[in-house]
Amino acid sequence: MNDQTPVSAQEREEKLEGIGCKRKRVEDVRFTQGKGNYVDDVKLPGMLFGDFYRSPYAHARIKNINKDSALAVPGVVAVVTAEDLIPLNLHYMPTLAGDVQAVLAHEKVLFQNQEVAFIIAKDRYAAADGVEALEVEYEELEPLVDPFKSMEPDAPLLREDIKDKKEGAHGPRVHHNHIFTWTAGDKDATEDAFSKADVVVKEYLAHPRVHPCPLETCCSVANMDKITGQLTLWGTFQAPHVVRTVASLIANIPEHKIRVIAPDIGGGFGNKVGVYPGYVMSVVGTIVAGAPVKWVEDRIENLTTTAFARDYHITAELAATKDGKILGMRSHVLADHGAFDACADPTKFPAGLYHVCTGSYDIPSAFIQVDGVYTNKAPGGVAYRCSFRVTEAVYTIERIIDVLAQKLDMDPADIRKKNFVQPEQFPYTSATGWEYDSGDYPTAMAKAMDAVGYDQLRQEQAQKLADFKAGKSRQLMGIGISFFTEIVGAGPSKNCDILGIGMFDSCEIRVHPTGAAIARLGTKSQGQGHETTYAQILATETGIPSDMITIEEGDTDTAPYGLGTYGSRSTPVAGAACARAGRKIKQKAQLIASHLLEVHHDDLEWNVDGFQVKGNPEKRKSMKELAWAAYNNVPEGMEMGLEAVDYYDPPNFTYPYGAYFCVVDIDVDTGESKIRRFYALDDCGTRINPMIIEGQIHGGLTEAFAVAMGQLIHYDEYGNVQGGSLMDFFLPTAVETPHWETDYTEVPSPHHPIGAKGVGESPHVGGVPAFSNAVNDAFKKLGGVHTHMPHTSANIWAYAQSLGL
Ligand code: PCD
Ligand SMILES: [Cu+]
Repeated sequence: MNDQTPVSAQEREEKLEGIGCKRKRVEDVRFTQGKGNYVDDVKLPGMLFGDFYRSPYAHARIKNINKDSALAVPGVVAVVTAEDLIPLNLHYMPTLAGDVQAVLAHEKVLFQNQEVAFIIAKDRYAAADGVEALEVEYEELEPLVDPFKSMEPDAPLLREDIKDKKEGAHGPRVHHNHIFTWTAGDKDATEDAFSKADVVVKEYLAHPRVHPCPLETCCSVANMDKITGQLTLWGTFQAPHVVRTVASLIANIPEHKIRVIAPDIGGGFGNKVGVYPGYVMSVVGTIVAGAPVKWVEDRIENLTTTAFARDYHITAELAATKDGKILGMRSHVLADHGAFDACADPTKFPAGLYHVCTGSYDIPSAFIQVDGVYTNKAPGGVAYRCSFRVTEAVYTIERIIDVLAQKLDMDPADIRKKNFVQPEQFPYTSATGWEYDSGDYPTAMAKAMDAVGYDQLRQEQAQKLADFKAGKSRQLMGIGISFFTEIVGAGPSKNCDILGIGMFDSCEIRVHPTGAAIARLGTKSQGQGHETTYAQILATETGIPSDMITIEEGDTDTAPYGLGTYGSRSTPVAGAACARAGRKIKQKAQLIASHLLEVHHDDLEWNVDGFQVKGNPEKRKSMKELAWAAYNNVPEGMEMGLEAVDYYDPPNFTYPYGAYFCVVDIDVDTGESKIRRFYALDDCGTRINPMIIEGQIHGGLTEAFAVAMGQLIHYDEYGNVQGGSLMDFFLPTAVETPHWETDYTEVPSPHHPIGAKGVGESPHVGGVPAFSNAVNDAFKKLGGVHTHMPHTSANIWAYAQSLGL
């Protein structure tokens, strides 16, 4: 094996398509041709179909279930209810938050559309007919919809199953609808800061219930091979290994007898982190029916029963000096978790990472309290394109700092600059104990303000306002700023675990004799482009061109254990494992090179894609040659082959950040708004693939736009869920979506092997407050202080009316 054609280092470098290259997404070849392989594409011989009968009531006692009429439907094979699950001890399943959730409602239903019975039939239509035919008698109970009433003394008792439990997963329970009370920060120091401050602001900021609504709904196919005792479970899983472990624990099947496969996934956005009754019932179904069982949610089921996001009722307070230096922050949150606490957060943090809410500012003291309560609503509480409650945290600080600026009559950009954590303060420890790894906020802010022409925008706004006041126009203009700091890459196992499993991640790489390779990881792409970008990291590290490296994720029989993809953790954690596994390959290759070139390995140096003798670059061995030698000519005593595994437990989170500017025009008479301009500067450290990053930003901003301007899962006073279909739930298309301008700075993470930070969530986390601040900014000189999301035309119009405009 010889490298025939002499090529320059630069040409060889380009051929690698490594870190920093705008490499085209390799997965798109199949996606754009409709050749993806999704769960619903799994079709097995003799496969049956399951469908849920769901509760029409939000709160009711189940008096009787008559299976006969459903069983009489042609094609229906079985009807499973909680009574059938009790002997198997499967009528409740553990949630990620340390609660239990009913797999099928037992005695009571606790939210509308809750799973009551699972109908298994020969096809999807017969299953649906069986659902229609099932007869269930209820006795209606008083629904509890308003979380502010959850803990009133005479509030209805929701969870009869745990009514005597005084100790919850996160401390004592003080009321039958109380889940937890959790605090962070220093209460006394914060109170002290508030008592000494010149100014204090306080505002109630609601972050309404929304839903990630991925294109593909949740689904699974389970197949139990009775001969081998092997269970195979295909599903829409963002964390397949965790599903395997949980399945093993709850179904009491040895873990090696379970194979979990997450094939292509049509968007996750947090919706596919949790474990749902549908997954469990497909497994029960295959065991009961002795045939494979498929379960596929429809859109309404997805929006109304699988994990919602937010529903945080936030009170925020800032204390400051009269020239705008912030001294302290307080926040209280009432968290509506619905009927079961099925929140997806690291086990120790029932409110996720909400206590990062001091944001990008050097705030000396802070105190945070979150109370979680039950209501008659669907369970959940997932990230939805944000690292564990960080959207809520960033919304809190970015909105309240604007309120403070308004009270002090300061410019929102100035007050931010005045309070920034300064570059020389990194690593910076926040008042709630987070250690920010790196950043240069003033530089990012200056670049952004320059790019948008901030001062001119403010002048134009002043002119518009003058015209409005003079009665010459009915248009207002708002400028929204958000300078966010994210916390992603869960996480250091000292802080983060899921059900006791530390949140490390992994990469396993095997280099074949011809110098091609396969790498497998514990994460799972849902569209992010991991097949493209992990190969780029490995290419730079090993000198094997990206297009010679296959990336595989999602099959627990082949991939090393990992905690999955959410919270923008793949790059900070598995991406680091990739780099380190690549370095292990290189280390072994160096020893082989020293053997082949007959020089000491210290006399070798790495150059793009191979080792060369220091001072004599003509004498070199490429990685391709070294791979071949690994299978036939290794140094005495060395094992053959070229493989490496890395399990990476990060020393810290990474802290990407950004400066976002939004310009909105509002028609006061109709409440209609138009996002005229949106500029997003992101710093995610070392950029692996700038084109993928741009795509991530576009997607995340679009979701932020959706949340800020229109999305809402609303419940009426009876607990009927509204906004449960795409007729009502706002999913922006190309028609509504504004144009996005993207930009960047690049401050690498000091502790990540390649300096990369996550980026997928940033645009959402930073985007939501930028939109909301823009809308609020339009009204702040007309008596407005804060109006709640979603900023629909109707809401904006009503707000303008309330201000007498
Ligand atoms: N520096 C850097 C960073 C990053 N990157 C890229 O970018 C991406 C992303 O990343 P990240 O940030 O790390 O992240 P991940 O982990 O991978 O992912 C996750 C995210 O991701 C995002 N994005 C997306 N996309 C798509 N397409 N789809 C989807 O689904 C999704 N989702 C969303 C979400 S929501 Mo959660 O779950 O809520 O928590 S979280 C999330 C990838 O590909 C990577 O590689 C680069 O390049 N560079
Ligand atoms: Cu979140």
